[in-house]
Amino acid sequence: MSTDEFGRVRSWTLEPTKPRFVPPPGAVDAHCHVFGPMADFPFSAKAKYLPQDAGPDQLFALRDMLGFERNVIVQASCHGTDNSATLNGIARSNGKARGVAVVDPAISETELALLHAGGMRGIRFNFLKRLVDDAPKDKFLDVARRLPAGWHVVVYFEADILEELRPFLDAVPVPLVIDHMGRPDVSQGPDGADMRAFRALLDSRPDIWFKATCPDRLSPQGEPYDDFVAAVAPLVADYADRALWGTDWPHPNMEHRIPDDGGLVDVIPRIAPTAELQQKLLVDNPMRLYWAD
Ligand SMILES: O=C(O)/C=C(\CC(=O)C(=O)O)C(=O)O
Repeated sequence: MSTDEFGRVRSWTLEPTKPRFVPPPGAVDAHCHVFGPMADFPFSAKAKYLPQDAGPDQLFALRDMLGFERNVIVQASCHGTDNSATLNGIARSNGKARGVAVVDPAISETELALLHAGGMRGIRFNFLKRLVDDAPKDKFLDVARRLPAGWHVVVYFEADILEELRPFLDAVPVPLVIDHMGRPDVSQGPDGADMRAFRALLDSRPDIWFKATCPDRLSPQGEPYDDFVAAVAPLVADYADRALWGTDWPHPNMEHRIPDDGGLVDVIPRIAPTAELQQKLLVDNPMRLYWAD
């Protein structure tokens, strides 16, 4: 594990390989984060991990090396509800990044409008107990009702609480984007209980999107992620207009199994084997959600 003298952890490789797969022009990495830089954007006192700096310069260098053109920067839990590091990343992208914020549900309409002006297009509700202290559903619904026009809600949860979350998800009045497909057990295969439950969720509303992301987190087998590909490719084919893809760089909490970003990109043509599917996954779908205006 790579930890510096201040106990700060590095969860990403410094030597990602160049992928074989060449993304289509305009491809969007629709799930990534920035950490700090801490000197300018300190981490939250409630952060559950203390990462080394992974700022916009590193993110944009990786974007270019991997063959992508745009990023959607998702506020990571280590920055709590202070979105300045994410806003800084967006501001420095020359219009090539948009973001998803994490907010105190009591946020005012004026502050939400400022986030919109800074390039945010959604908010994230995180239900992972190892990442956040509480996830108040009633307050989440209150803020979801007050979002700027065109925004959506990103939800991060694990498969074992999907059924319990269904009434809450049903009540969210704007489009939903589900991080990492709600973390199914991909070793169950494409027809396993977790994928069936997730498909039932997708079938319940036409405006639920998902990120076909994180083979590194979800695959018990590890590289080359055959179990992930077998479980996820049918989902991308069947819900082609609702699938998004992202690197998840800098891979928070993955310091014990740091993925190769080039290897992650090379999973794309295995879950989206045709040029048409790749265009939707990497360009058309994220552009509809994040660059509609
Ligand atoms: O990067 C992700 O999507 C997943 C994370 C980190 C995270 O969500 C956060 O810190 O906000 C995880 O499973 O530890």
